[in-house]
Amino acid sequence: TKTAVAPSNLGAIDAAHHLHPFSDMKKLNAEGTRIISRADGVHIWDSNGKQYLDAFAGLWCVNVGYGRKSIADAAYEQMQELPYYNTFFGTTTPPTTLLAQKIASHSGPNLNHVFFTNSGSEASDTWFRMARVYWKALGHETKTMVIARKNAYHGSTVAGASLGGMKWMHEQGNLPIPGIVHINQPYWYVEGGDLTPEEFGLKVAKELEDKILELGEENVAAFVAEPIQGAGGVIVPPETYWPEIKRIAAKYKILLVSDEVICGFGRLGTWFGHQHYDFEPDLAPIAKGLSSGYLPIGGVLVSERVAKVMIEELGDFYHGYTYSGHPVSAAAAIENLRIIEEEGLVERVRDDIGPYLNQALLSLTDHDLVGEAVSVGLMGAVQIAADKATRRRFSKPDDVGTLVRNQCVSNGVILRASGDRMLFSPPLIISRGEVDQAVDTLRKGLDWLKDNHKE
Ligand SMILES: Cc1ncc(COP(=O)(O)O)c(CNc2cccc(C(=O)O)c2)c1O
Repeated sequence: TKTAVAPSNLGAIDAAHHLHPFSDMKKLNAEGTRIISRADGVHIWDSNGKQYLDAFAGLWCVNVGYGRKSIADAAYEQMQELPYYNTFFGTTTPPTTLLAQKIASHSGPNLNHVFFTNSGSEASDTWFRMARVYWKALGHETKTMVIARKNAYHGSTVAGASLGGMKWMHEQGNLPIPGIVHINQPYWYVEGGDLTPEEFGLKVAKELEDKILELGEENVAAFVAEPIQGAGGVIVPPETYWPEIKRIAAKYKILLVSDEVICGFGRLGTWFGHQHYDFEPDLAPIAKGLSSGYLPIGGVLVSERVAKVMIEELGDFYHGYTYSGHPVSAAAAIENLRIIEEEGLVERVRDDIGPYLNQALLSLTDHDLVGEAVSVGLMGAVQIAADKATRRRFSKPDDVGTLVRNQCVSNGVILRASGDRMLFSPPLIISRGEVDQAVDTLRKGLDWLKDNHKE
């Protein structure tokens, strides 16, 4: 394969012209940016030719792995045929409509309609407005408040960042916007205290009911949650959590929103994360694995309950994007989903490689610095502990996570650190041997931390 030739001074050019997301640019320009120039399967290569096992699938998204020529061909064919047309003013394009049908074949029969966006953040803003519009169309225009969770991540648009529960994001831009409140997250390891996980799961889920009663059911539009919080640290909820959320959501007239941007498209061993946790949402943002990151595309899955009102009662929904349902992105996404179907990747995650990752991560719990290891499907986390007996953390969680991540990267494995949790989210095609390589490399990183970081 052709290796894109990066000029030797690309780093300097990058420093001169490119502002990166979520980056301390002064630090980055001092350290220099790593130029990733090629990828295939589960591997990426930087411009120095160094190979990495990408155990994070880009940003949780390259579900089918890199180098899928059939996706490139599908995009190429479509781009030659029809490079762009919009879905406003009564038009659609074949790939857009056929993609909606293919998604619905896995998310239906309840989530049977799709509204397309370019990203997960735009999907957050889309369902946020849909929820309010839905209740107003039914005559409940005071139902505008949305309940979300601390340490959740729902994107970087104004509503997305406000729905997210990361206070350091809120401080940039005077967020959250009014109308959004946050309840606690089901992070037993750090916030569970002396409760068992089961007791804690019930307690923290019940906060939803308390919050609805505090705000007044007549004022609440929706509750949003990721089946498993991703960027927040792969916070796998206790078994008791989702059944209790499901009970509360059924008891009160609020919309239940499942953020499937990470948990969708096979990540948990089901097509969507809500299917793993056996609940039916009214709205569900999607992105990432929809196209495996080959082209930007996102959307919102809309339940019959909401779609019926939007179709029968609403009239115009004054919302949408120039590229909503972009035909080339849609064509790539169709081929991506076909690969997932044809290769049985969802079932592979559920029955083979997901359980394999789980036992591999659990084998780390014998390490002095590992407080817990959790995973569902191919979404996992290893919690670093300063003292595992008391669950005491190192004083600077972000620093230890970064130190261990840097060790892993220099040993050829890309992992994500979220605070002091080391996160796995590899392509769904990763082999058992590659899982072993990633876990062994993490173990080496933890050994290094033990020898070099005393507290
Ligand atoms: C649950 C969830 N919802 C919405 C978004 C926003 O999607 P877009 O980025 O396409 O607008 C996300 C995105 N998640 C995301 C994006 C970038 C980096 C990281 C990280 O964990 O470092 C995570 C996400 O994880």
